[in-house]
Amino acid sequence: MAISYDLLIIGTGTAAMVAAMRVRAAGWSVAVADFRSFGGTCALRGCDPKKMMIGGTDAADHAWRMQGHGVEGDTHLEWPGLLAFKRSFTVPIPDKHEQRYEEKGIDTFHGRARFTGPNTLDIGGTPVEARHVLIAAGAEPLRLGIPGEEHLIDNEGFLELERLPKRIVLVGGGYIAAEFSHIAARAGAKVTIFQHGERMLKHFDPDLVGWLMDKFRDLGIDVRTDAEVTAIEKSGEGYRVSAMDLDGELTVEADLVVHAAGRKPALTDLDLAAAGIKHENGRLVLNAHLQSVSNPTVYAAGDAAQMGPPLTPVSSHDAKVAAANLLEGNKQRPNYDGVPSVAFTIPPIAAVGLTEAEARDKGMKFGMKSARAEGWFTARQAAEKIYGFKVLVDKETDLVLGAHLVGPHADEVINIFALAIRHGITAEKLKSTMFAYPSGASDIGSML
Ligand SMILES: Cc1cc2nc3c(=O)[nH]c(=O)nc-3n(C[C@H](O)[C@H](O)[C@H](O)COP(=O)(O)OP(=O)(O)OC[C@H]3O[C@@H](n4cnc5c(N)ncnc54)[C@H](O)[C@@H]3O)c2cc1C
Ligand SMILES: NC(=O)c1ccc[n+]([C@@H]2O[C@H](COP(=O)([O-])OP(=O)(O)OC[C@H]3O[C@@H](n4cnc5c(N)ncnc54)[C@H](O)[C@@H]3O)[C@@H](O)[C@H]2O)c1
Repeated sequence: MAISYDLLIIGTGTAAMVAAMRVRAAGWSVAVADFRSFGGTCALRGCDPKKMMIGGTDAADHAWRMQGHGVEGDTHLEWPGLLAFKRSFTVPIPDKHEQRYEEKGIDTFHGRARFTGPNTLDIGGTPVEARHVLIAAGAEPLRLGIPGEEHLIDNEGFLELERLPKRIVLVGGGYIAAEFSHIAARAGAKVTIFQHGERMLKHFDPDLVGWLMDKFRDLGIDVRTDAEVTAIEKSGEGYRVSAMDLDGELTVEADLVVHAAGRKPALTDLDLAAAGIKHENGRLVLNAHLQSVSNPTVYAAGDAAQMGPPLTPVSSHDAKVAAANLLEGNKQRPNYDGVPSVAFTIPPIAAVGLTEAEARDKGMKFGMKSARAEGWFTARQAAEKIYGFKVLVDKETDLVLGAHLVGPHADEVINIFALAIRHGITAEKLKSTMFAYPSGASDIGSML
């Protein structure tokens, strides 16, 4: 006899936790399942552990930048210490999460969930049936289909390295490559990035990325663009990475090769066909309410749904929408307006709303202010050479269409632009706001 629930959630990450708590609070019987330790990508293998390691790296970088300005002496990064600091946050997470589920009367399953029928599943050998299923299974690294792919480690492996290897190759040049290279290079590794696009960080403004590339050069990070990795072979104690760039084939020797080439919804093991759940090109086919178009008992949220950008606040937003639709019928649709995004390089780069190219493609009439601003006080007081912005404002409505920032406090100031975009606050109103001085936000008036 299968155990029966009102809602079974596949996953225990951000989307799962938010949805489970809301649906349980309404009195439904709820269970969650995960084959990994409970807590999901953000808390255990993504945002938070990465930011714990950025914390120490940023502190050292600040001390280095301030050399000769009253801060003297040797500061260097010790990898084991960075790792221990990270673990002080991550290690307690699974137990804490299990406890939170238990306190709320949410059942927990450890095992891989697989559909066996429209609303029946097998979870590591245990049969379960549910009136509804929420797929909150997150994302997994894209298969690259190259010889030697099995030698790659992923974000989870990188964030658990006991020792930092001397020579690291990152395959791909997006968020993960940018953030991991900024940590590893400062901790003493020689880093090479192979990016098959013409530039790094394609989710961010090209001009600002160009300014940030000065920092990659200063750190000695070898960024090869228009370069596609074609093979990884074992070579002695390390690896030989082959790539094709515009000049032909090249090889680099490395002690570690890291997957930073994108992620896709983690659907492979779910046996979607057994439940009649339609999917196309690796993505679930969902309606505007995050519900499967072919199996109405099933909803999805977060990275597994990938209706919005694969970021933590989106997972949380999706979960609220899916939970409301489960409880009250399909009334809510996700709203992805003004989702800010930050790559936590040092300094960070941030974006929200439309890019300049998107605004032009849409034929919008907009005013744009953009400058490198390393002479501004915000950069000077942090002894930081990289600071700049690009802000787009609609000429007719005076609404902010997009904001792009790089430099000190970009990760915080972008949230004020996100607020303006999501809630329709005009540029004039932003300009007339008194922001605490001197702070990153106090530059906003001059960016508009
Ligand atoms: C290195 C890295 C850094 C990141 N940094 C940021 C950041 O700074 N800011 C930001 O906003 N976003 C960041 N992200 C993205 C963010 O982590 C994700 O968008 C978010 O965690 C997704 O949450 P989720 O609940 O949708 O899925 P997840 O948190 O991935 O949870 C899915 C869970 O489902 C489980 N699962 C999968 N398949 C099955 C199955 N068949 N049976 C049982 N369990 C299953 C998985 O084990 C996993 O625990 C980062 C991602 C990475 C990889
Ligand atoms: N700060 C954050 O918010 C943050 C940080 C890390 C990850 N994430 C999330 O995780 C996801 C995955 O991150 P990511 O950095 O792996 O993906 P990404 O999409 O940011 O970048 C991957 C890059 O790899 C390139 N690429 C793909 N295959 C390649 C190959 N064979 N050779 C060379 N280059 C190749 C792609 O052109 C792309 O630009 C992101 O989309 C993001 O949503 C977010």
